[in-house]
Amino acid sequence: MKKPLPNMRYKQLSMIKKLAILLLVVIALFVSVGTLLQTKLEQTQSILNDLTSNTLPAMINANQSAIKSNELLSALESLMSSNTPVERRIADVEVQKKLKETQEQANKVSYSQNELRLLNTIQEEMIDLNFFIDTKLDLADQITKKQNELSRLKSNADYAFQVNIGHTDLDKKQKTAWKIAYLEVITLAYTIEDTHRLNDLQELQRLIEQQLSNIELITEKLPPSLNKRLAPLNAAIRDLLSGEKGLLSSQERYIRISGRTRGRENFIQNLISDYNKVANQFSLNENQKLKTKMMALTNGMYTQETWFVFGFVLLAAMISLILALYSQVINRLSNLTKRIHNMTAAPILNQSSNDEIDELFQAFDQFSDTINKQNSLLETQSLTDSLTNIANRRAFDRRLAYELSNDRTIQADLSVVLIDVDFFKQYNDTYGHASGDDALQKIAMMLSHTVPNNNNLIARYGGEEFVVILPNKTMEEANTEANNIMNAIKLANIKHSQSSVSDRITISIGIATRTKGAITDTDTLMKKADIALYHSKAQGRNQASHINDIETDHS
Ligand SMILES: Nc1nc2c(ncn2[C@@H]2O[C@H](COP(=O)(O)OP(=O)(O)OP(=O)(O)O)[C@@H](O)[C@H]2O)c(=O)[nH]1
Repeated sequence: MKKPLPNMRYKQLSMIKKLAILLLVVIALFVSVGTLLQTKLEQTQSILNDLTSNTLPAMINANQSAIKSNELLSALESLMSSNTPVERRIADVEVQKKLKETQEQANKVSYSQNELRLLNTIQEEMIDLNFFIDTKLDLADQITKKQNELSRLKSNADYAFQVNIGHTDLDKKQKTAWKIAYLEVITLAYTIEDTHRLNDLQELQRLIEQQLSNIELITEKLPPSLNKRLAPLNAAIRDLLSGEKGLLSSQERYIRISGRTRGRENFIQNLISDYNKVANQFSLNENQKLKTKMMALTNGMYTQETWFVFGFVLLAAMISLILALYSQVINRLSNLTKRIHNMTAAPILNQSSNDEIDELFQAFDQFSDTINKQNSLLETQSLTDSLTNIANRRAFDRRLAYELSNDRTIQADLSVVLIDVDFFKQYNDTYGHASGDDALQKIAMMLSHTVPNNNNLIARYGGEEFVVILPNKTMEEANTEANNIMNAIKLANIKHSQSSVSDRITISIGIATRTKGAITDTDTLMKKADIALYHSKAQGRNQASHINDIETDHS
């Protein structure tokens, strides 16, 4: 059954829709993935820019700031441990230098005002600290000098003790007591320098005072000459030890200034430590920020990589899909092309997709069907005689050539029966050409009815001549068939008043047989049949002759 042609608009739309949807999906997916990748790249770029222009410099500056504050702390410790004014000055230059560097570095870091004020305070406090250290060193120098003075007084005392003044034992005893007391004072005085607590110093001062009074009491009891000699020594040691600018007073001031210096040092040290902590915290924060941004950057890179792989897989899938579609279209078109080339009516498996190609297939099927029918009709027409509607000369030639050349048919006898209407010219002349045609049609019909249909072929050989091919028929069988034909024409009883042999139409027949296994061609066989026919004519018409009989007679 003919398949109806599909609805054109619907089918075209289906194909266009398919392609359009595929194209739209491809474009949409690529735009999406592209935009996403672009966004991710921009984000990465932005993080990188931020890293290089902000985070990294901030982190470096914070680190540098922390380092500078550490250096400042070290320089302060050097200053604190300086023992001479020269050392103090050198250390101070270093502290000032580090302080300046720390301040410069601090300006590069986004510290709060507190931290900047902290540095200013340190600078101000440094002025006082330097003064305290200078004072302390100066006092230390004075104490050293007074210690030296003590040694000199001790020598003077030794010398005065040697002088031979005082003759009595009592005098000598008193003099010895004075020396012992004097030496004890000096011994006590030597411990002043090592006394660093005010309480201890006050205790020491009390002892020294006590001892000084004791010396003075001893001295008063000495003879005037001796008293006169030793009294200046007593005054000198009192002055050196407990005078307004004496050793005890210097040591006391030294202890006090040392305490203040230490306090100021600690204060400054704490300020710098505070600043140092802030700087270190800033540095840590900046490091943390860097770490976080690096993590974001790495994650961004991973995401980009994932999207890139996804995009690539998508691209491959899309290309595969397009290729599959393309190959399907090409295959189907290729099938159609083969079919057109072969012009075969055999159906080719068509994967129905209800699209334009399917439509093309169906159109081609109809076209092919029509062409095949027309060809079949033309073929039939080209092999049929239009007047008698039996096989024509062409069909006869083709069939006989086939029968004579076929390996199978060659294994049996084959006979041809050539038939010619007697005095047909006269028939035409008598009854008219149309009647002649009618007669020919009647003769053809009689032949068809007489000769069995199986394998035999009845054809119009030309004009008023007919021919019958009798495959598998021996000479005798052919002769029998010829007689049957003659009887049939006789029975047809077609009136022919001008025939010399009968008042009815008669026929003459020539028969030829190709015996089994013999090789012959159509011309040779038909020539023999023609000779036999001529023989029948010559012998008076209205008879059948077999070529073999004629040849036998002649021989
Ligand atoms: N009506 C008609 N006549 C035809 C047709 N074909 C051939 N003829 C006629 O057949 C006649 C054949 O005449 P001839 O060849 O002389 O043979 P004949 O008159 O039959 O005489 P013999 O064969 O000797 O008996 C011619 O007059 C042709 O015009 C046809 O298709 N229709």
